[in-house]
Amino acid sequence: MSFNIISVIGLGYIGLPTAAAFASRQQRVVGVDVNENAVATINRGEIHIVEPELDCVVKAAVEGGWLSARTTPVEADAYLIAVPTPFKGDHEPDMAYVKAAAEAIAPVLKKGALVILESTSPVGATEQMAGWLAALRDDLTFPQQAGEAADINIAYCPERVLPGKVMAELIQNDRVIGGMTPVCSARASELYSIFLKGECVVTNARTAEMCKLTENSFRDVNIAFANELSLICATQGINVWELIRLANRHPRVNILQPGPGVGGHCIAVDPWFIVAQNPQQARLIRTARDVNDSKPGWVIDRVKAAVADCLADSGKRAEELTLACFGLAFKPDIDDLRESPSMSIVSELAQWHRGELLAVEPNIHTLPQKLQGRCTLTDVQDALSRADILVLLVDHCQFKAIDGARLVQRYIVDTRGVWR
Ligand SMILES: NC(=O)c1ccc[n+]([C@@H]2O[C@H](COP(=O)([O-])OP(=O)(O)OC[C@H]3O[C@@H](n4cnc5c(N)ncnc54)[C@H](O)[C@@H]3O)[C@@H](O)[C@H]2O)c1
Ligand SMILES: CC(=O)N[C@@H]1[C@@H](OP(=O)(O)OP(=O)(O)OC[C@H]2O[C@@H](n3ccc(=O)[nH]c3=O)[C@H](O)[C@@H]2O)O[C@H](CO)[C@@H](O)[C@@H]1O
Repeated sequence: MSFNIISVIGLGYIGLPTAAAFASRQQRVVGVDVNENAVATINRGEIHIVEPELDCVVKAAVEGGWLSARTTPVEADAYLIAVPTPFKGDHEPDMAYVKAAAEAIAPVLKKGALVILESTSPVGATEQMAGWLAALRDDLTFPQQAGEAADINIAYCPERVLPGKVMAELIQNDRVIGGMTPVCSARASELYSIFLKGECVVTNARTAEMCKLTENSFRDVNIAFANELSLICATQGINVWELIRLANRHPRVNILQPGPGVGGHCIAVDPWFIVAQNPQQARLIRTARDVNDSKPGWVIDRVKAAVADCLADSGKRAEELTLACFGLAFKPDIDDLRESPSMSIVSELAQWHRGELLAVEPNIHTLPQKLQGRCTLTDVQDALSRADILVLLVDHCQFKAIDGARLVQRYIVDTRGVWR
């Protein structure tokens, strides 16, 4: 049975590329988002986020009549929910957006529909979502009670695309399919095979939920190892990037890179979902979070030390020193500032520094509100010519391309090891 209408709920960094991928295969896609501005932008064939190649695919999909956006759900054959799942309070998963999305689609659910949760979620979330839907539609049967014969099929299918490479990875990555029943998995696999070149790997919903959290926790733990090495190396007077390069010559060693901390919507968040559900067992995962979360504070201390050195050498007053921070995004060559360690470092420096503070971020046009009036957004050349101290926070291509001659005899704090 084919899918006449596919509806994607939540048109952000995950939902919009997914909606566009289906639409590019001549599937009728109705995207739903509570953000009216996002809906209007998409309906003009434009995009409200930065992701390479997404703009052309969305433009073609909208102009071809395959993709449209709206603020309220419609009757569809398949729903994919890709709304935020942040944490709240003491790092507890916040499922309020998923609940709101489920409540929004419940009235328009029809017999035979497939509901897929794509949002990164704690173990048990899919069963919980099925419960929310069932509570609102007692005229339909759901997999929890009716098993294979349910009116509605439900699956958890996590997304694992890398921001910056979403359009390629969306198609090529293998996809974990966690149906609440084998029929649910088969139906979800059928849906993704519309655009997927990778394999659909079938499991149950709870394993699929844990699989997503495991992938990001694995990366977080490995980055924490690199970050811990950077602290040890600083104490021992060893260049950590050279050390890692050498150690990685071992055939079974592959250490990741230290940085100013771990940011983004995922790796700094998802491991907490495991910790919240398993506080006794998840000791290493929790420690990795603590190591990575403490790295911005360590970077700030390095900047303060560089300022002290510069003051002592130059004889200038603190008010006369200009500090330039290169990069606000959470990783290279994207515009996403969410959970960015660079943002928290620059915010704190803005409070502490008495002289001028410059921020260079080639991927944005205006400073986020939090920094407005507290620092000046400028370009690479201006920052290089005016700043006394250079702080490299993100390895954007523009920063890697800076002529080494312009960095000689400067006060530099390089958190990414690209100006060595
Ligand atoms: N961004 C990534 O790299 C990535 C990768 C894998 C998984 N994920 C997961 O995917 C999910 C979505 O992440 P994202 O980065 O796309 O978030 P996002 O914030 O970019 O997009 C979410 C969208 O959902 C909309 N929304 C919120 N509540 C809604 C509702 N009730 N109905 C309709 N729309 C609603 C928001 O307005 C927003 O446009 C999260 O669970 C995230 O952890 C993200
Ligand atoms: C397992 C995995 O790969 N998951 C990916 C991840 O995507 P991401 O974009 O969030 O991931 P990263 O690129 O790792 O960046 C995170 C932060 O870690 C810093 N970092 C990175 C490498 C390093 O060696 N040293 C560092 O310091 C970097 O600067 C940044 O702040 O989560 C998505 C959502 O779930 C997944 O879909 C996607 O597959």
